[in-house]
Amino acid sequence: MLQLPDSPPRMKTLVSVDESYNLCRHLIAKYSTTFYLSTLLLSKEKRPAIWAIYAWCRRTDELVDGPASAMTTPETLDLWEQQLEAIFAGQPKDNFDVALADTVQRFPMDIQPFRDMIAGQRMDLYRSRYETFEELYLYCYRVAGTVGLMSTAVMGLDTTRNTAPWNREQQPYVPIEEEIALGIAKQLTNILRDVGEDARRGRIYIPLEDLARFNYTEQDLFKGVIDERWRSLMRFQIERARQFYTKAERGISYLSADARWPVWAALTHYSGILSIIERNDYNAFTQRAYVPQWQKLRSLPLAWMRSQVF
Ligand SMILES: CC(C)=CCC/C(C)=C/CC/C(C)=C/CC/C(C)=C/[C@@H]1[C@@H](COP(=O)(O)OP(=O)(O)O)[C@]1(C)CC/C=C(\C)CC/C=C(\C)CCC=C(C)C
Ligand SMILES: [Mn+2]
Repeated sequence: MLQLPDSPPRMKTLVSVDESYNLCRHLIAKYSTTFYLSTLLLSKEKRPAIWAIYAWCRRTDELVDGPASAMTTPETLDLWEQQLEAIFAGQPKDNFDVALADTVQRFPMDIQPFRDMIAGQRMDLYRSRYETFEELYLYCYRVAGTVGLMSTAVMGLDTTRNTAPWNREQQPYVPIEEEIALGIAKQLTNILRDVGEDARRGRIYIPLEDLARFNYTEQDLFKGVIDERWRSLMRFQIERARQFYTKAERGISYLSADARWPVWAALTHYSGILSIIERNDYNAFTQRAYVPQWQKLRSLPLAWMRSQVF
């Protein structure tokens, strides 16, 4: 369902815009309760647009990560990029793209973050190690930081919060770094949560320079060794991810008022995964850290309060 269309796209009759948004809603609800729950806190106008962006991002990731990913080549991604250009030109090629074509028309946005995400997925085709954090950062920006840029185009900024009444000449502050930071934080969290799963596929996202710093080897990681070296390494990684969450928090008050609660809710849920990893004594090899549904729901009032105060 998530692969490229296999029949010539122009021969197909596509679904209506409403039906397409509905497909995107089903997709997000099926793949991510956390994201879906957060979007339900958004206004009725913005919500479906985020579903459309989610669907495109998820399908892009599935090309290199999903069940049929063995068939994905650089040429597949070239075709996917052409299909993206068509969306922005108002000529969607499949039933999911119809909604995104409508979204980019209603909420004008830059195509570059979408292209960057495809570039990030390309990295997964040929890389399975990152020497330095700088290299990993580029990957995280592409596959996740870009989501912040795409989503904020829909969520909008609070222009009154942005300009002081005595200085209307001043350009409003655009929290680009903070938008990106939330994606980076979430991706770093994913990497720590999925360390065992990735190792089983021969992948290591934790920078090798960090493994070396804590005297922990690739072989240790593949064997799932949990000792003081591993715990110190994980404490270091968790602290780094938390710094990105803190940076993201500083940007939320610049978003339009109706977007702050969903973003606080999402941020609280993702960062909660780090605490679960700690509670699991850093065993990310055989225990998958997840925030239970009741805990996600319980954190909503606190997220709401934060959205009113900060
Ligand atoms: C100022 C400020 C703080 C603004 C907020 C901006 C904002 C809304 C940022 C959202 C950032 C965010 C949540 C990014 C998602 C990053 C992510 C999960 C990337 C995943 C990549 C690959 O990872 P991996 O393969 O390890 O993961 P899986 O095991 O396969 O899951 C992605 C899968 C890339 C594709 C991304 C998505 C499918 C998520 C897209 C999400 C949205 C469009 C919803 C964002 C909206 C809200 C309300 C948070
Ligand atoms: Mn994935």
